[in-house]
Amino acid sequence: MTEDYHSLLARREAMRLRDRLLAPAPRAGATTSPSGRATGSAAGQAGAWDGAADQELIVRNLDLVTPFGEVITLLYEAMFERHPYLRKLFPDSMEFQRTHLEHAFRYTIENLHRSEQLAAFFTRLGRDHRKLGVRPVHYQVFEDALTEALRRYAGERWRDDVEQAWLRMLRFVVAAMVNGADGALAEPASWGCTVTRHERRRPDLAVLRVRTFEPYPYRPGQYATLQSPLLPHAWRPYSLARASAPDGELEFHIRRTGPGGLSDALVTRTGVGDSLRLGPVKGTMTLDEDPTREVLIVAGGTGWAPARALLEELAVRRRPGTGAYVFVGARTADDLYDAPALARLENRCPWLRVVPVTEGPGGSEDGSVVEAVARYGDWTDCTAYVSGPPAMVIAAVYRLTVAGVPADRIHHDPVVGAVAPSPPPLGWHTPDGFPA
Ligand SMILES: NC(=O)C1=CN([C@@H]2O[C@H](COP(=O)(O)OP(=O)(O)OC[C@H]3O[C@@H](n4cnc5c(N)ncnc54)[C@H](O)[C@@H]3O)[C@@H](O)[C@H]2O)C=CC1
Repeated sequence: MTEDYHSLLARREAMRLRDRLLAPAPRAGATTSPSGRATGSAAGQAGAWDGAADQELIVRNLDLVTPFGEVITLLYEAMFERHPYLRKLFPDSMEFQRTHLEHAFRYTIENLHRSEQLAAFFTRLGRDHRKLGVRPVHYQVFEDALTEALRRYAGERWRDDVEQAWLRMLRFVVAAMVNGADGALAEPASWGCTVTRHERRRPDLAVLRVRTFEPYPYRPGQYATLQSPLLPHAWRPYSLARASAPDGELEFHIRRTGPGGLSDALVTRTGVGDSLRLGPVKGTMTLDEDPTREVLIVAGGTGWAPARALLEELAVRRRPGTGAYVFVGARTADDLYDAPALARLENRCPWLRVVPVTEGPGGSEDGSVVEAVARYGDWTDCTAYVSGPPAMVIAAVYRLTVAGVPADRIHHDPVVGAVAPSPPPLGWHTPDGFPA
């Protein structure tokens, strides 16, 4: 009975929120809605919304609300003070959430003038957030808490026009997320799965196979977030390491990067028969529809996982006459944890050149995998795929860009928590991706 009452309330709140998001509001300027269409109903301030103008206003007044970390502290304080029950939806340590939200603020502000890109990103995020049990009513709670935090932090210097710009930005994002959640109603919010294999290849590294209860569609090169009952609120991204799963088994390569996190739990405290959950698939690091160019893959550590899936797919879809190079970086020769699979691929694929690079002796090349790629030759005509530790991804992308590979031919997953070289490539602050 109580549950019925609460779900009725939640539905009513959702309807109210939707009405508000879609209600016409007078404002002149650009007219892109979160669906990417130029319409008369932009998010939040439907009608017309000038993202570039709001970006200018927000950026000009950024000193009122930075460092964001302090605003975010106030935001969560306000939220949990008013709605204590929400606290249990978050992990004990809020560190990851806070960093994530800070990246989201930065990414959104940096891209306000590119509303279609922004809408596409938050539509995907809305689809993904279904796994967290986020309901439309929570967005209203978030808006109230953000408003309170901004006002409290800026104090007397706060201005109404700046607040309105922040709210229009937030409502645009929320409308995109609600669209994304609605559009994904036909698929599960998350997929249950069971661990079928757990191989400890290194003291800090495991290769896991899992079988989902329902089919899990994905493309080679993509990644998924995993969650374990050992750490109920921690969803972390891992790349899928097989091109396809004819036996229904997905593979993940997991390195324990520190104590207490999900990777630690998956490597050291998880075994065959354990249950995990998978979020919706993500990522755009996939092969072109018609891969006509040479392919360069730069993979470091467990970044080998998506590289392997891409190569397996390339073996099937490659156009005759084109080749591929894969540079696999590892700290030591023993850290080349999937060497037999590498050797098999190399033997089976005469068009593939494999270059292992270790920091110490043991690979074909010694030293930095990025330097090895740069030394090797001219990559300007290839399509590049880069995966691995964020600092390595950034260094490789930077090197390739400087060497003349067009940015739209360098594919990588979003990276979080590393410092970009100066000047940073566009769109560097991504709120959702592979953490350092
Ligand atoms: N799709 C992706 O991009 C994936 C990213 N990862 C990320 O990879 C990381 C785990 O990797 P580990 O196996 O611990 O890697 P690791 O620390 O063993 O390093 C692997 C390779 O990267 C190179 N490297 C590291 N930092 C570098 C830098 N600043 N410049 C140039 N080269 C550098 C190392 O020399 C080594 O060759 C995690 O951060 C994880 O999130 C993991 C899987 C997929």
